[in-house]
Amino acid sequence: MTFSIFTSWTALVVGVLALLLTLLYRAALPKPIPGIPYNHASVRSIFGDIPGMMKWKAETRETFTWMTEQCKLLNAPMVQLFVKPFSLPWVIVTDARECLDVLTRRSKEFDRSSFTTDVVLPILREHHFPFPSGPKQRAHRALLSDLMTPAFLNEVAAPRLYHATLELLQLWRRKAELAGGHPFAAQEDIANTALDTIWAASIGEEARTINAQIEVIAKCSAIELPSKQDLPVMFPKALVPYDIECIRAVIGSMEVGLASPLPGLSYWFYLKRPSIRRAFNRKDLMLSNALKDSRDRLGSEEKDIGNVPIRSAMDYVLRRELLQARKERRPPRLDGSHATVLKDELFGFLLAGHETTSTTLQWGMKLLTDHQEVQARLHESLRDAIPTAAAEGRQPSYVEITNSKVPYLDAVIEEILRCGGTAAAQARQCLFETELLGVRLPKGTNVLFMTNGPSFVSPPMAVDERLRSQSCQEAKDKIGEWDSQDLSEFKPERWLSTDSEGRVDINWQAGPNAQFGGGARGCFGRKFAYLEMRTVMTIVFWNFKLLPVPAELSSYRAYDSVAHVPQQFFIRLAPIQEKIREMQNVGK
Ligand code: HEM
Repeated sequence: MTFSIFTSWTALVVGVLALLLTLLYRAALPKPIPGIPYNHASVRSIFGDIPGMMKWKAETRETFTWMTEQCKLLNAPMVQLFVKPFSLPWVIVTDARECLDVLTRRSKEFDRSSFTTDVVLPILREHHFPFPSGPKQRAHRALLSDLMTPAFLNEVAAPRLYHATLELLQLWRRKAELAGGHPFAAQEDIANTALDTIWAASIGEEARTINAQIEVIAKCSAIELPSKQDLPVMFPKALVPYDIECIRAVIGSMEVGLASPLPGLSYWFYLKRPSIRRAFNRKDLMLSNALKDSRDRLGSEEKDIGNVPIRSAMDYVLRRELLQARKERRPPRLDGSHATVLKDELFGFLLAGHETTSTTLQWGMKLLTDHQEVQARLHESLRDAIPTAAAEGRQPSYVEITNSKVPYLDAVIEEILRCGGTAAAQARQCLFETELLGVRLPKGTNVLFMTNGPSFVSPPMAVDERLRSQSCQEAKDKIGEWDSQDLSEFKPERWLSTDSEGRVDINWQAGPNAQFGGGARGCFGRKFAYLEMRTVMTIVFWNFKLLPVPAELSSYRAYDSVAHVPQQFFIRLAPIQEKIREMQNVGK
């Protein structure tokens, strides 16, 4: 009898458990949004599309190309993917008009996505980028409001950018001499230039990463050259200062969140690693020191803060708070949580402004290496636009670079942005149930608008015009449409237009490009990015020809981190044989 009671209880418990597990399993199975194509095999497993995504990632190191690929496989401009257990599917859209419409005209329905927040918040903490739009996000963003003014860009950013670019020039001249026509890996040189620039612009001090490299190379009288001309040469590397290593480790952490279906959990483990904790602590200490230095220079009550020379973004942000405090007759808010916000905003500025421009420049130089005719025309256009520097055989000054009108350079930069695809996707989340391309999306759905596929860089997929939102239909003619015949080609001319008097100019509206996002949450640093790209491209293509490199060194594969970064970036430099005066004569 005892035995049979035990058996019935056991059976009951097992039955209830089995029922619960079945219910849990069913709850965990992907739930498609009606009306959006998906991979039917994926809804039969609680892991949904995760295995497919991980396999692609393991094979290619890329994530965003896999998303676009799903639209192509399902032959639809809008598909859904199941990449997060117990969550709504992600909706993937490959249509430029819908992308721009949502970013710029539908911000009341679509805001910063939880996809972005999950990946970015653990790294940037109090920076406004991962926050949903609202008073807190606006207050934090307002701290940076002086940083895209002509005063900051022309007086602080431009000279620092120019200085870092001339150091790159010096390094590459020496490398070109030593390399004897062999290609070499240049990823770090560009990343270092971008870091030196944004570091100096952010906190007013020099990171000196390029300078350290110049010193190492200066000690080499010769280096070992491989037997074949197409094999790359290896240069000795400068030791990376610990501070820079820490900054890189913090920025690199973002790859962990991006690669994981559960970023929160992955970060929880990753950020506990002693080396990573040390890197975050060191980064915080560096920013605290920079804040203190800035405060010491600007902060005295007696000083006329308005007249203290401003050296950096940190100075600008601080001065704004000091002036505000004075106006409101209160002490400046520079301690505790206020200091954390300031430091995180500055760090976000540094992070966002470093990896993205460095990546875009790398794509740019790769593309120009593979398009010698574009390089030649760019070189000529620069000389025509800055004739005095050309006639005097000197470098263009930063004032000449910022003030000259070079439509072909603008077109080249725009085309690099389009084809390089540094920002491979723009993410938004529905604030409430709403409609996209004729389908009701539940509140909270994450939508990723891909910029790396159909209608941006390959022929568009058909969309029934009637399914588009009213605002999208009304804006049909505001931006041109690319000719689908040559959409996959790198062709800067597509951005140029000629007026009735034969004058050529850049046409920013020639066709869609969404590399800086758009609307109220669009890229804050766009002007800085253009300034940096103009400066580096001008100096590099004024001084060098980038000769072709062998196919084995010029793959267009990437890895996805803060940006969509090329896996390979090799250059073969041929200095342009012209008498260019020594570098000390090239100031303002
Ligand atoms: C080629 C270079 C760059 C690219 C491709 C790029 C791209 C982007 C993109 C796609 C976004 C999100 C926009 C959206 O969701 O609509 C963004 C946001 C942002 N970017 Fe950039 N960016 C670049 C350079 C910079 C630079 C140089 C800075 C600063 C110096 C910067 C600072 C920011 C900030 C602060 C945000 C957050 C804006 C917000 O949430 O309100 N970016 N950027």
